[in-house]
Amino acid sequence: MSASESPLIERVVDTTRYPLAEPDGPGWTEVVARARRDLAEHGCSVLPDFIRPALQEELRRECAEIAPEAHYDVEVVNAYNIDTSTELPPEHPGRKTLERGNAFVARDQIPAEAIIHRLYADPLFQRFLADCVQLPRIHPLADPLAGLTLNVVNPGMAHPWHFDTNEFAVSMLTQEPESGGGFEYCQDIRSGDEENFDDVRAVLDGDGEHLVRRLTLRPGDLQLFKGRYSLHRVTEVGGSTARYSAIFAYSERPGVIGSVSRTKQIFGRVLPEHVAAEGNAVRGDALLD
Ligand SMILES: O=C(O)CCC(=O)C(=O)O
Ligand SMILES: [Fe+2]
Repeated sequence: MSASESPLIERVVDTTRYPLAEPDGPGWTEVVARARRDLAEHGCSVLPDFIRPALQEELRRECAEIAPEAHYDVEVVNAYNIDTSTELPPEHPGRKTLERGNAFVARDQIPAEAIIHRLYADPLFQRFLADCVQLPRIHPLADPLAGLTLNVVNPGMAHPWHFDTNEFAVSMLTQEPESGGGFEYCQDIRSGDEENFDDVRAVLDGDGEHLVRRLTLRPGDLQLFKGRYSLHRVTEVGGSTARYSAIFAYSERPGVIGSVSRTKQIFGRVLPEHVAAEGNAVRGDALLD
């Protein structure tokens, strides 16, 4: 596909640094190789100023306009997002409860022409991300609410320590707070066959400073992150400006839709698609966290 066939990418992405309109070209290959290396070595990769600096105010404004639509509900959770009434052994870090003070604006509340929405649906963007995470293809979720969300963290609130359900996460800060709201993570604190509860408990108890890394994120940066094995959080936002980030959720299989209970918990509502998918073969968990 030539650049002229992808006006969105040319308009919003800094294609000099990130030549997304030329799949498999030398520039593309170099950027993908760097992202793959970052993911393998650090569990995350940040692509600074992915959105052209001249478009970053438009990006910020579009998201700030929809932020009041977020579903607010201070929820008591644990790092594993398992039901907090579940019986767990005394030393299990899942017994530690945390307040989830962030809120999500759902995909159906994000205008189709907004930069984040057009990017989410763009085939070149999807192809680029798939290449970075080394999958043959990735699919937007079939879920009309959870596929694309705006994560809103208001002053005084935090998005506490958690693991993601999804193997990889794609996000973009759209508005930074005056202070706080930092992204912190413990790289590969667990693996597919080792939960490492002792270290997780230390971090949750505030005794795991040596395990914690901090990322500097700026609005318009694209962030790729392996959140299934790396415990992570957004610290409390200070000052009077909220922190907003777009969360782009994709799946390896097509047709993924969140469960009724999890959808209701996150968005305060469900749609006929969620009800219809209950008991259907092609469905997964809501992929937010
Ligand atoms: O907003 C962010 O930067 C992180 C969000 C996150 O971890 C999540 O939605 O699972
Ligand atoms: Fe997360």
